[in-house]
Amino acid sequence: MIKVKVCGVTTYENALMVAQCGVDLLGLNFYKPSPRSINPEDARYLCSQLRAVMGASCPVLVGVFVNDSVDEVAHILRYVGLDFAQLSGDESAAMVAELRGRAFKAIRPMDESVALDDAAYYAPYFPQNDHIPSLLIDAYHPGLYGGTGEGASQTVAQTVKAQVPRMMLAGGLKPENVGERVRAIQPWGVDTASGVEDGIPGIKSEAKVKAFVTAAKSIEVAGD
Ligand SMILES: O=C(O)c1ccccc1N[C@@H]1O[C@H](COP(=O)(O)O)[C@@H](O)[C@H]1O
Repeated sequence: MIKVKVCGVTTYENALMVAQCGVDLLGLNFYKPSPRSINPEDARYLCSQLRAVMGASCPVLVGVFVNDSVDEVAHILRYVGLDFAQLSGDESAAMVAELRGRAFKAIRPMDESVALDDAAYYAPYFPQNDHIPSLLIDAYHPGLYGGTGEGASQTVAQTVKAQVPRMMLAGGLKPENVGERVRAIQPWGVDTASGVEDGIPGIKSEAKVKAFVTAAKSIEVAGD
């Protein structure tokens, strides 16, 4: 069944609600300019409480980073108690390699040709762990690294999907459109940040998260 990631939770209570809606991966954002950013101390508390309460059903906990160094990412992963890192900036393939299977890359290709180049460039360092995507594809934006609410091109996503074992689709996904996007693109997983909020970045709506999970998981994906 398709994997669902909800990204950019900022409080323990809201994260617990999202986790109890049945998401597979939960994202915490460490990019300070993001309206969904969380500081490492609050994130550490959130993760330890969530693991204590959820036990084995705790979602995979992912930190989102933009252009931090390997040392900074590795330190935050350890200090906060995260499982994996999502690299949403301009990080090199060498940086993904240095994180030794603990990181996956998010790309925002402008067109099909850039998408194919990006997929080939990162392919040697795709993580092998099947709890996380090999690669995440988000909408192109000239000035922002994510959380824009804009959709990724369907053709670009389909092109990347054909090259990648586990592609996670992001960008403008919400309860109203996720089913149709899953049916058309057949990704391994879907990710949403702004699409399950009620206008307050970093605080997710229970009704929207539930509707998103139900809509995404009700579509049959090839290989299920
Ligand atoms: O959510 C953010 O603010 C953000 C900022 C910088 C990098 C990544 C960010 N979030 C990622 O953006 C995509 C899609 O967001 P949306 O659903 O279109 O709002 C998602 O991958 C988040 O992980």
